[in-house]
Parts: sequence; structure tokens; C-alpha cells
Amino acid sequence: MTARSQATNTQKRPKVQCSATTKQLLFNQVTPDRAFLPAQDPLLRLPPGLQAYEDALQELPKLTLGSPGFLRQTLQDLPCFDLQQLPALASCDTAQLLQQLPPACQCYTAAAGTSSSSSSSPQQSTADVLRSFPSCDAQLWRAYMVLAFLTHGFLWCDGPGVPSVLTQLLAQPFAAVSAAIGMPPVLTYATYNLMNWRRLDPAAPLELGNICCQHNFFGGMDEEWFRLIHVAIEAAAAPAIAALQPLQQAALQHDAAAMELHFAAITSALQAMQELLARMGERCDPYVYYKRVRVPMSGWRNNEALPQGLVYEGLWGNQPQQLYGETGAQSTVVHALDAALGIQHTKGWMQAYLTDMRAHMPPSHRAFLHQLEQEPSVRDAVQALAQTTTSSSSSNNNSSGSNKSSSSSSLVEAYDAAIAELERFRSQHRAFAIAYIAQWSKKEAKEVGTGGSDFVPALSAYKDATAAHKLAGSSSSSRGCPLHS
Ligand code: HEM
Repeated sequence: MTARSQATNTQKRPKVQCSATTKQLLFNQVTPDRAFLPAQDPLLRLPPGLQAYEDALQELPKLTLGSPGFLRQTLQDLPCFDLQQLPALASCDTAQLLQQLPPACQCYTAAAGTSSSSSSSPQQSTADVLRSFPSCDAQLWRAYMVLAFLTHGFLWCDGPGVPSVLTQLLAQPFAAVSAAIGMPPVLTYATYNLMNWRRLDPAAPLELGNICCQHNFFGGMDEEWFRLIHVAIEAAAAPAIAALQPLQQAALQHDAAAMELHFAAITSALQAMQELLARMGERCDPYVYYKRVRVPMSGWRNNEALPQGLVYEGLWGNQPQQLYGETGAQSTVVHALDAALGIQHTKGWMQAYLTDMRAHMPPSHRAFLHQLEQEPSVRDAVQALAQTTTSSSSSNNNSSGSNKSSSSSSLVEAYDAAIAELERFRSQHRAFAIAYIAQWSKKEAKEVGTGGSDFVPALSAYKDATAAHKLAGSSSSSRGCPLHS
């Protein structure tokens, strides 16, 4: 399951050559054990030459307690971020790199500069990704995380007001490192959650109860727990993600029995994910989340605090860039389940937004999704097998059909069980989105999520569209995709 190899095959010559000098890689593959979490536990520190930035990150929750302006001034006073300290960039002309960078908002939103991105297609954006120059060097990723936290701390964790210009001191290294790993220069789910943890007992499993966050903005139990629930859900999703490509293989081979086993793995992983999400309230209070935890995740697209976007000082002609902030919608898990189970959603702002969110996933995860979408529909295969076994058993009462077949009803049941659990996950998630955001923002004109639009009806539509893909009960002639038949 190495999406990285797939990515590399189709990649054009990189615009930036990063030396392969460091040993540890990050987000270079999607593994059966950890799926989209790093296969190796994430690095804890940058090289000693960048210690000042590590120290600032470590201190960030304390710096937020300073008088207004203290945090921003402290960050402004940091020494220059010396990119040459990162072995992967040591031989790279970073000044030249910065001159060549295309505007961030052109790379990381499907239709930058337009009010709607509905014309984008997942294929196009994946191809763009594969043409970029992603390095999986763990130190580059660590630098990306450090600079993302300090940037969002600079913008959102101090006052008064929100600066519309990101100081060159942070903007330039952040843009350079982001370009080198093929990610947008903004906080992403990958940096906020996927690589922001360590195991308390390194010999014990990666699960809730044995993990804590590496870094926080304001700090405190609510912030840590919010993130750790996401990390634990990513770990619990691994058996489902590991089943997706084998499921597609089994569908190609018309192996109904194997398909049933893979559907069962997906179903039980989704149940485990729900059990974990249900624990959010144990240590993350909805009001604390709404007022404090979610603030630094904000981006600078569809955000009234930065209506024009953010100027990265000295870059892109000082034209403001508009980028979405961090959100669970950048997790590849649910996108991958939709792709493999053949779930299609109606076009609208959420669908366009989720296409944009792919550009905020690590390149290997985007490639994994792209690969899933290239395979024939598993849902169609279930329908076809169900019809074959039904007609074969009606023409021969004693026959059990192909020896690879289970009964048509049990295969459909297995598919529908997976769909039902995904619907339950979406239903539960919607309830959390209401309890943690919408109920507190009633006084505001609109209930807006990270995407900047009214999210509750959109989340409901996503849940309902999932349920509509169940096969049982519909006649075989009308079993096309419920949204496109
Ligand atoms: C208290 C916890 C959570 C809240 C308040 C929340 C909030 C939201 C909101 C407001 C949206 C709408 C789009 C946006 O603003 O980006 C959204 C979308 C989404 N979130 Fe969450 N979320 C939470 C937890 C999670 C978790 C744990 C996951 C899974 C890893 C997740 C995955 C998603 C996905 C995949 C979408 C896209 C819609 C879909 O595919 O159904 N969220 N979330």
C-alpha cells in the first residue's frame, strides 16, 4: 500500500531538488498499521541550529499569557530561520526558490481568484500534486509544523486585532519549506493532528491513554484532548483503510467472500471510530473549544477577520493569499471511505470545499485517494455479484453459484452494514459540530465552519447521501448511484 511509489512514477521533474540526506521520512506511505498517521513516531526536534524556533514553540502557551503584543514581539525578535540548517535544503538556492514560487492561493485552492471552485475536479488537483515537488524528509515536515504553529500563534493568539501581513521572518521560511514538501503555507490537519503527538510509553500502542500532544497553542486539557481524539480516530481507522485496496482487488476478482470480510473490517473500524468520537466530551468542553481551542486553527480564506487574505511579507508581490485553515475535513479517512464505497455527493459548496481540502493533505495521501478512485466501483461489483448469484440460484436450486460467492443477500448486507456505520459516524459528527460550534454561534448571522459557509445543512446532506447508497430494498433495475441514476 505504498501510495508514494505511485506518486513518484507519475511525477514530473521537480522544480526544487531536495537532497536526500536525512534518514527519516514522514508521510511517505500509507501503512496497514497506521494508515495516514506517520509510520514512524514523528520527530521531536529540529537540528540544534534552529533551537530558538523550537524553544519559541515550546513556550507558545506561556507567551500567549503576555500583555498584548508580547507574543508577536517575541516572535519578531527571533533570529533568521536558517534554511541551510535543514540538510534537505542545504544545497538548495532558497532565495531563488522563493522567487520562483507560484502564488500559494493558485496551488492550494481548486479555483483561486473565483468565487466558486465547483469547476474543479479531483483528477486535476491530484495531477497538480504529482507534478509538484514533495519531499518526505522528516526534518522538513518538522520545520513545516514549527513554522505553522508559530505563524498561527503570531496571527491568532495575540492582540489587539489580527495582522494582515505575516512578518518576513516567518513568511519566507514557511513558504520555502511548504513548497519543498508540496503543502500549503498554512496550518493543516497533518501538522495539527497527524504528526503532533508522542507516545507516553514508547513501547505501548498508539492509542488514547498512551498519547499526548507535542505542541499546543493556548494549552490545557481541552485543546490536547480535542487533538488526541482525532489522532486516536486515525489509528482506529487503520483496519478500514488497510481493507480498501484489497476490497477493490476482491471486487475485480468477483470474490464475494473476500469482499464480505473486507466490508466487515470497515464496519468494525467505523464502530471503533464512533466509540472514540463519543469520548470527546470527557475532557474537551464545548464552550472552551468554541471560544478558545478552535481560534488558532483559522485560515485566511472566507474569514471576515482577514477579508482580503494574508500578505506573506516580501513574497508574491505582497499580494494577499487566501487559504483555508485546519479542519477535520482534511483527514483522508472519510474521503477514502467515500471513494472506495462508491459514495457520491451532490455538487454544492461542501463538495467544492472538500475538493480544495485534498490540496491540504500530504501528497502521498492525495495520491492514495487518487489511486482508489481509478479502480472500478466496488458498489457496482456488489450489485453485479448480487444479481449473478440471485439468477444463478434461481436457475439451479441446488447451486450455491460461484465457489467464491456468498449469498447475494449476505454480500449486500455486508456492504450496507459498512454504509450504515459511515452514516452513523457522519450523524454523530454532525451532532458534535452542532454542540461544539453551531449552538454557540446562534447569535451570529451565520453558523460558519472552517469553510466559511453554513455547515449544518451541508453535513446533513452528506449524512443523507451516505445512507441513500444502501442497496437493500431497492430493485435491481434502479440500483444505480442514487444521485446520478
Ligand atoms: C468536536 C469535534 C468536531 C467538530 C466541532 C467538527 C466540525 C466540523 C465542521 C464545522 C465541518 C464543516 C466543514 C468545515 O468547517 O471544515 C466539519 C467537516 C468535516 N469533519 Fe469535523 N468536526 C469535529 C471532529 C471531526 C473528527 C474527529 C473527524 C474525523 C477525523 C472529522 C472529520 C470531518 C470531515 C471528513 C468533514 C467533511 C464532511 C464529511 O465528509 O462528512 N471531524 N467538521
